[in-house]
Amino acid sequence: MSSSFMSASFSKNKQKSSKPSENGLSNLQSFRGNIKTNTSSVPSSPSTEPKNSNIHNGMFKCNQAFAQKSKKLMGLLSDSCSILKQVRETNKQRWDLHYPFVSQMPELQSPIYDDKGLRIVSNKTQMSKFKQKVTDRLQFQSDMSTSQDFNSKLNVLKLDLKKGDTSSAETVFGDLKKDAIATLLDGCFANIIKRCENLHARVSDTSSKVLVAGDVNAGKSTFVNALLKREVMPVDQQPCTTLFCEVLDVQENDGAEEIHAIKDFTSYKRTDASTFTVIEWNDLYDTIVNNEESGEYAQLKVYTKDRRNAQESLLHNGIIDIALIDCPGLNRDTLKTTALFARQEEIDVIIFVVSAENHFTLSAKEFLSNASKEKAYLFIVVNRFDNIRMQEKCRRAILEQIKEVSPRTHEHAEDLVHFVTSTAIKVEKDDDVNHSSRLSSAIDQNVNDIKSIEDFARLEESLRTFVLKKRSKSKLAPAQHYLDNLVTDIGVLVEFNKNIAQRENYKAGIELEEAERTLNKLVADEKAAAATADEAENRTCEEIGDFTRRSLERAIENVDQFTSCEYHGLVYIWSYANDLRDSMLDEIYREVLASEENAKKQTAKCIDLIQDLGRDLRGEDKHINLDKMYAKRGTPISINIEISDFFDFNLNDRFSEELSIVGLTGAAVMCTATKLNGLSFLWDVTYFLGFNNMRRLLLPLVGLAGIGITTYVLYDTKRVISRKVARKIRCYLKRSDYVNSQANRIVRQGRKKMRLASENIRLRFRRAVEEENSKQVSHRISYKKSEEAVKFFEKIFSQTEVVSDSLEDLLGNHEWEDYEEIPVSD
Ligand SMILES: Nc1nc2c(ncn2[C@@H]2O[C@H](COP(=O)(O)OP(=O)(O)OP(=O)(O)O)[C@@H](O)[C@H]2O)c(=O)[nH]1
Repeated sequence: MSSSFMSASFSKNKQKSSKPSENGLSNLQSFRGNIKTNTSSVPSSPSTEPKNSNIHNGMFKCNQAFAQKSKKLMGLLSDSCSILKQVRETNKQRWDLHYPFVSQMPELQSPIYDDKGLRIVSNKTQMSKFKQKVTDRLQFQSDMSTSQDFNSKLNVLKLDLKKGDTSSAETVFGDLKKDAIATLLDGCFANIIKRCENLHARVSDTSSKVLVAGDVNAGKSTFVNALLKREVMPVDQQPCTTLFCEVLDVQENDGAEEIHAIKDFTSYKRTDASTFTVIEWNDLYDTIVNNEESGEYAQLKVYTKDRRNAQESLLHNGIIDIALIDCPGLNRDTLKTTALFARQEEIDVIIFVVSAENHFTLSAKEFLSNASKEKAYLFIVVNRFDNIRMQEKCRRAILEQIKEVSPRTHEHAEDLVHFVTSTAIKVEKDDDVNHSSRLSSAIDQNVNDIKSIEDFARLEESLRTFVLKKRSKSKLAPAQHYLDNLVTDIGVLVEFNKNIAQRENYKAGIELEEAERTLNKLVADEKAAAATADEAENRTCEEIGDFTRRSLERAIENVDQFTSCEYHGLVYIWSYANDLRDSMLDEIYREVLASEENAKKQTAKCIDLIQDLGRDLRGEDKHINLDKMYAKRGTPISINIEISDFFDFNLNDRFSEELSIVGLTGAAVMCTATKLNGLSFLWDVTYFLGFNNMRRLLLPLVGLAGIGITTYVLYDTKRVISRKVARKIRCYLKRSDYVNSQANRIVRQGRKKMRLASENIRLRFRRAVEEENSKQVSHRISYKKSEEAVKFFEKIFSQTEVVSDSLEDLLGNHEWEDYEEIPVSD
């Protein structure tokens, strides 16, 4: 804000002071008007002192506005923390978050998609303000050639890449896997949550911390005691304050006046006695002085009671509680520590005490110019003013110096620069009899003292007002500013991830449908393939069996027709019979072999057909070796040749032809005989030749017949053997069910091979179904996961939007700012 505006603000305020009841801003003037009353007499209660009451009312209003605002802010901080915790939890357990502008960079250019993954043209007029802000941020494209550029797109959610600013974004983020980004984000969330908790604690803390820094022996401790109207801090002509001493109200320690000496103030817990040592009041001076050498303690917390009434009390006055931190005097050694201390966010106001005699030392100037960069406004107390004779000259000289080190403080010098004599303020010592005796002694003081008391009272009033007003800026503004950035970042992060989740959901939906279709088809194919394979296998087995049976039966039936062996006469008849048997069996074996060959061909054909059913499946066809398919054929046929195989008494078979001739001949003879009158003819012949002649003739006839028969039998033996062996083989094969057993064997072997093929196909189908099933499961999981993620991000977005809207209201509500007079830059 410009200085002219600031001056206007102050002058405006002065005009308003005539109407104290209308504006709380009149506090300052009204307060000034009451200084005398306040310092020269026992303070009156608000009810008896209307002006004082107005002042208090103004401050009360200001405080009320602050309380309301801080309450809202704390609520928003808690809400933001809870939102962040939800997002963090999801990032950890369910959904690896994508970092905006980095993850899936090419998709950044792609538009936002609707539920079906279709591009939606954003209708900005229908968008909420927050949504529009987030969308604009997401769609904003800039040169993002370095990782720093990416990080700069977000205010708070910055990834700690530790790669420097100059690495190209592609290099940096290309190196990072998705889960690495999620891990970085998790760390980022942890820090932000911690920061929000700190801000919450800071906003909820109604007290303000005022750091009293300054040169060695400038009178800081004396000044602190003068503010407290009680001798709390030890005062010495020698430099004595060697550590930071924070003076707090006794209520901060449950009403117990105690001094806690702290070695490590980062781990200090008032309720944990192990984090501090209690120092006796009498030992305070020694502890402070000795600490310079021992360096045992880093800080003291002095819980003390402000015995004044509420309106006068500094530490605890019902509107604003102030904790004073007395710093070690500045020198080369302490400068850095004090500067660091002053930079802490908890420090609301810095009071710099400078000795009027010494003006600003080099250390002081260095400290002030740094502190003014951090805090913008500094409260400067020029102490030991009583030691200055040419006070106006000194005042001018010091103001000139202030102009150099803190120009904005100089602009408001009237309120922020005070020339005082801290020793003029009477302080209560523990051995004082009572409070009233000290106050009454003030009445007897000389004119100079009264002037100093007035100056000091003015300083006090300015300080209280400054702290009160500054508090809104120092406590609330950082939280508001941080929250504003945070909710926008969360919005961007959540919206970005929602878009990604939507796209993934859409993709997973399509993939799921596709997988379902593929799976259903595969299951149907599997069934059909199994049926086809079974059918082909059965049909082939039937064909093989039929073929084998037919072939063998034919072969067995005609076993004696197609076999021939060389007959070398009766002497070799036995060998002939054996050869003939072997030849016949070979003929049958040949048929068996032919059937096996046929079975192999049929089996191979069927295997091809079965394997062709899995042509679309992944994996190799199983190689089925048919070469050794019929390697084992079992026990060969064993038929022995016997003597009986040379004789055939079966006339039916043997003489079937001959008998018919004989029969016909006999019939003819009988016919003739009948015609010749039967046996009478034989009797007539016998009678004609004579019985003896007939008897002599019969023997040769019988001999002839025997020779004839023998000749015939010998002549027919070759055929007899053939018939007999063939019959024997047939009988044997029939008895042993040879045809069926061979057919079954051949079929069984073939089926075994075909079964291998069909089982392989079944297995490949099963695997394919399992694969599709697991694909489907994983698509379903990612569909569900992305669906849940979309819902979650939508929920988080609306929660963030609520916080953002509330924050907007809070930022837009300037009612409380009416109490602001000193513009403070952010
Ligand atoms: N005349 C005069 N003497 C003062 C004033 N304020 C402090 N002194 C004296 O200055 C000396 C140092 O005072 P301290 O309050 O101990 O100074 P300090 O800045 O706290 O000292 P260190 O913390 O040790 O740097 C004491 O003797 C005080 O009595 C003042 O306004 N006028």
